[in-house]
Amino acid sequence: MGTVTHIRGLGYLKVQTRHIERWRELAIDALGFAEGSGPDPDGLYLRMDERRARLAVLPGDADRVLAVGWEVRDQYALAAVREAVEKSGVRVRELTGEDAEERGFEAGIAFGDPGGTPTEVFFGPVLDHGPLRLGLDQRFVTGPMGMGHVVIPTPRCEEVAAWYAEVLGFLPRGAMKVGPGARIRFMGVNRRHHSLAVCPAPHDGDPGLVHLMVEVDGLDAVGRALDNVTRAGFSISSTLGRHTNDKMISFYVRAPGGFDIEYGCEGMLVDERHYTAEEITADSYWGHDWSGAEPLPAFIPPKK
Ligand SMILES: Cc1ccc(O)c(O)c1CC[C@@H]1C(=O)CC[C@]2(C)C(=O)CC[C@@H]12
Ligand SMILES: [Fe+2]
Repeated sequence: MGTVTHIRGLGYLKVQTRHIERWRELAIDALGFAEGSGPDPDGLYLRMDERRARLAVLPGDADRVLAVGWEVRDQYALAAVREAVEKSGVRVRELTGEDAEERGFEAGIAFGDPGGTPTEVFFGPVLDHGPLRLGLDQRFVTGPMGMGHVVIPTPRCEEVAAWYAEVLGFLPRGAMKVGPGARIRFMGVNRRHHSLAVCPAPHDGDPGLVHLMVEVDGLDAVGRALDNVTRAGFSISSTLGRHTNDKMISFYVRAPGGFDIEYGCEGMLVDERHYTAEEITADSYWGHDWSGAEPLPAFIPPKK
């Protein structure tokens, strides 16, 4: 059992889409991501910080997650993670030098988590020291907090969450009941309250994601982003609100392909010396009205 957390944070997210131009309008024009660089000339590579690309959006014939990239400290941590994952019975593929070059890191591994989410673990990200031209006069909160958080849907929530804790060493950071005996489980690896949440869902399959959260350094950027997405005709899944667990003020906007981007600020900093995992009974202190949301494909029951 992995009692040591080797994972340092969410490193990157790679998705595929049929609507890359609309993605560009959302990420660059409205949310203030900077254009990054990467191997596919038709790909949209998005910078948040000194990394070459935190979010990679590649053109394809379906909308789905291609990889959730978790970062470890170094080659020794990567070897330890690999051993733990293999011992858990999950088959691991070592990424080639070419794979690593394309992804912008020194080395990594790939595997499917027990819920089927395509997962990569890597170390040694390649930096881009060129000027970072973000669009909203904001900074993204990354560094030791990682890129943000992802929420993954699965019909086997308890099993998958236990696997992340026991094999990858994620720390339980509380839960919320979402049905009889069903809980969203929040999990962290650094001072960000959660880098991962595992959410009960009626089926696997596309797009394989509920949302990606990115955090900025102030409410003004969140407000400007909300103005921009509204003006550009994107669907607001949830209005502005403040969450009860990580204290973040955020809104949710539907990205092309059927998952949301949560855009927030003021996330709390966890102090592990004192933290205990609590159960919240409301998602928010105020706001976060989901009544206008288009249904999330992850939660639409499968057709019989
Ligand atoms: C409850 C909560 C606290 C902090 C977060 O960063 C966070 O994303 C959430 C969960 C939001 C969650 C969701 O993403 C999908 C739709 C959900 C399940 C709801 O319908 C209410 C809570 C929503
Ligand atoms: Fe979230």
